[in-house]
Amino acid sequence: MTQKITPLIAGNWKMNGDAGSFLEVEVIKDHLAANEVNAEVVICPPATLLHRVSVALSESVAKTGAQNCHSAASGAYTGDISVAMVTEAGGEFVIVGHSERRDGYNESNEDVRAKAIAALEGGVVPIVCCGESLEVRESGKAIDVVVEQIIASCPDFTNEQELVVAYEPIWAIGTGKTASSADVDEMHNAIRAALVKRFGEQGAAIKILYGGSVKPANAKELLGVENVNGALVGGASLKADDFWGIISAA
Ligand SMILES: O=C(CO)COP(=O)(O)O
Repeated sequence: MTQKITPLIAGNWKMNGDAGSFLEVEVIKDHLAANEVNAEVVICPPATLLHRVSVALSESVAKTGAQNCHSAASGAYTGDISVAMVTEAGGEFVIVGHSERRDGYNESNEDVRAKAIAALEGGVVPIVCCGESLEVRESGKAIDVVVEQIIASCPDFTNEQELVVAYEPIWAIGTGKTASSADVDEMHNAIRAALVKRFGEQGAAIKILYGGSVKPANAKELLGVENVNGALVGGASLKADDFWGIISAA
């Protein structure tokens, strides 16, 4: 069932970053130019910086993405951005269904699925996020809840399209706590099995990223777990040296 998948290391800057962040982007770009890496690299800055970061990385193997999009093509959606706007700004990926949006903006699995469909139709790779709260983890239902969430949030896609999944236990985000390798192994295997059941061969090739306090110090161990095909990195993606430490652990 397992096949060789090039890992994806994606940085989610969240609501962080300013003009000074370009120095960090330049450092990553230099590292990528000078070294061979065994990973696809994506930076997801805030929407206001997406175009500038895309331009800064235009000569680099690193790609960019947005942190969210609307499911509609255009219209009266104050404050939102469409997939076409992401593309125009140079973005090739979009994070959808991050727990900070599910919790903070009441985004449902249906909302996330609609955004992922819009992304796929617009030629952008959706990174569909899932993850359980501490309460759910302690209740022993984490696997059931996450599998249900991811299957309900992922739309069908063609062989020409790509869809990425990210498992981010909410209690590990920004807390310095990471799931144990055994828990990550169990969860990623369950997600893989569910994706294969739902999508067949396509499901075996979907990248499943782990996110939640990934740092240079724990990256090698986490990325070495079966069915962990990369990382979705928050805080550590803001500092080039830390982000590079994770990229080079892949
Ligand atoms: O939410 C995350 C990435 O999307 C993880 O954030 P941290 O790496 O800061 O825990």
